[in-house]
Amino acid sequence: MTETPPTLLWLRHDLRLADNPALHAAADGPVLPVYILDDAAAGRWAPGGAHRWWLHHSLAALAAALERAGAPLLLLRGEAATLIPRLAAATGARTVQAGRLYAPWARARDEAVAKALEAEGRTLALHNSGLLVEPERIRTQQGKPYAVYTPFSRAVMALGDPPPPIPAPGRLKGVKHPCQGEKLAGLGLLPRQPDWAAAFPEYWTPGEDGAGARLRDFVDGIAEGYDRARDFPGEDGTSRLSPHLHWGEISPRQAWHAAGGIGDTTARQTFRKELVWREFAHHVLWHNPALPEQPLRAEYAKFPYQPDPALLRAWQRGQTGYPIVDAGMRQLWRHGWMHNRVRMIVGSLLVKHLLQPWWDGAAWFWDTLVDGDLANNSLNWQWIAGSGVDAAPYFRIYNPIMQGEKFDAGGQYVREFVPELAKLPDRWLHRPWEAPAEVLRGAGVALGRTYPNPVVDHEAGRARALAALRSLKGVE
Ligand SMILES: Cc1cc2nc3c(=O)[nH]c(=O)nc-3n(C[C@H](O)[C@H](O)[C@H](O)COP(=O)(O)OP(=O)(O)OC[C@H]3O[C@@H](n4cnc5c(N)ncnc54)[C@H](O)[C@@H]3O)c2cc1C
Repeated sequence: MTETPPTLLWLRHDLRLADNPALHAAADGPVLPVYILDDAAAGRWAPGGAHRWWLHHSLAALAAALERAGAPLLLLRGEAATLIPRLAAATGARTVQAGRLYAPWARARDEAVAKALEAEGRTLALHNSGLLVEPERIRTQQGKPYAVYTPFSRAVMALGDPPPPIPAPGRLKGVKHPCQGEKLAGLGLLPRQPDWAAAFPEYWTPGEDGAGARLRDFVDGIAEGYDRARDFPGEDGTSRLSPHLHWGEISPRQAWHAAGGIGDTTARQTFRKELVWREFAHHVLWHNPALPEQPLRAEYAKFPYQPDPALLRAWQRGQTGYPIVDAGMRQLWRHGWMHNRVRMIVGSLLVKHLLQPWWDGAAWFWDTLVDGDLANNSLNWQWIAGSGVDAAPYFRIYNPIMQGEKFDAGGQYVREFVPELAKLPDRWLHRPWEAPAEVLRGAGVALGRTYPNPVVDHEAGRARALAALRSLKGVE
């Protein structure tokens, strides 16, 4: 330990040691790493329940890694806009190093922190630790932000490989903490009664090591055939890196470069393009801070949604009577995650067949996803609702029966998450209400009792959604 003033390393969504430019900038002298749980600044975008479970375990892993490296983590709770300048004053730190954040509330907070530090002759130094390309760096030929994914993606790809990841620093010079921090358990991030996250550890290993292991598994095996397999929710066909990327336990640069080891070139390219969707979401959020709250296409502000708490609850609980939808919603509850294809199907059913506002779906995802991410969640919900930039046209309405039959033809996914239908033959699995009575009886299914009838008839729901669209003037 040393008496020289340290650099503060304010960790936020970069909970890792490798390829962490803020840590790299802080590591050549004494360093004080700090994490602050600041729910007040985040307001309604404070981490949701599943998110908090992840954060608890990620902080535990980070604290252990920093301890081993020689610079123990200080955990605090409260308003960072006050605590960071206070901590800088208490330690004499001239500089606070941190990774950039893109959510509007975090931008406002960083501006306030920078101002307070500057008033004392100190500096907040922000680094790109979470994106391949910073949102201001690429523009259309007209000098505008991109609003369409394909040209954005082309522009990102044209930049070539991002810089190679920076290795984790060796031994760090830690300092004595100037105040007593919180104990991790004292932050109260874990669910208590009931412990709905009990099964999460079977599926997830939060932290930098867990992220690295998952990336290796993906690159060495799962990625082969990713281009095809990523559409089938019953297969382990995607990287499942989303929560690791969200908390910055791994950087997109690391994922990008590791993808160079994927032998199947189509798979490699497709995976990188998915990483670019994440970039696009952050680009759009940065240039449209209202993305989480307001339709980007103004004409959708008057969309005649029909909020109905009973319908919303049936959807949340996986009781809509559409097996692929119910499987997805139950996977979300059990794993804190849902397959991308199914996210699109459940989102479409909610917003179109059920005419429920997209922001109610986004709020439920926010609370239940371990990867809940303001940019990705908001962009994708607005994409489904037809109200975002480069969105799916509203009139393209997913048929939940055909989607199930196409992407879960063998029924593995539905049988895993909707066990009450497990004995139904494939032919009826995605349309149990059409099954003959003796087939239902043989499979132990009593519709309306062991499994619900559809909350809305597909054709009727579709027609109602299209009528709602027609009622909007100026929307094609
Ligand atoms: C309604 C809806 C809500 C969503 N909410 C979120 C969210 O809150 N957080 C989140 O990370 N993703 C969200 N997504 C995007 C996508 O479903 C997840 O990123 C993906 O399922 C994560 O699984 P994976 O890591 O195995 O993905 P992979 O297929 O392995 O993709 C690799 C990475 O690319 C990024 N990515 C892939 N698809 C998308 C996409 N459509 N948009 C943005 N980034 C993408 C993710 O970071 C992902 O980890 C949402 C999609 C929909 C349709």
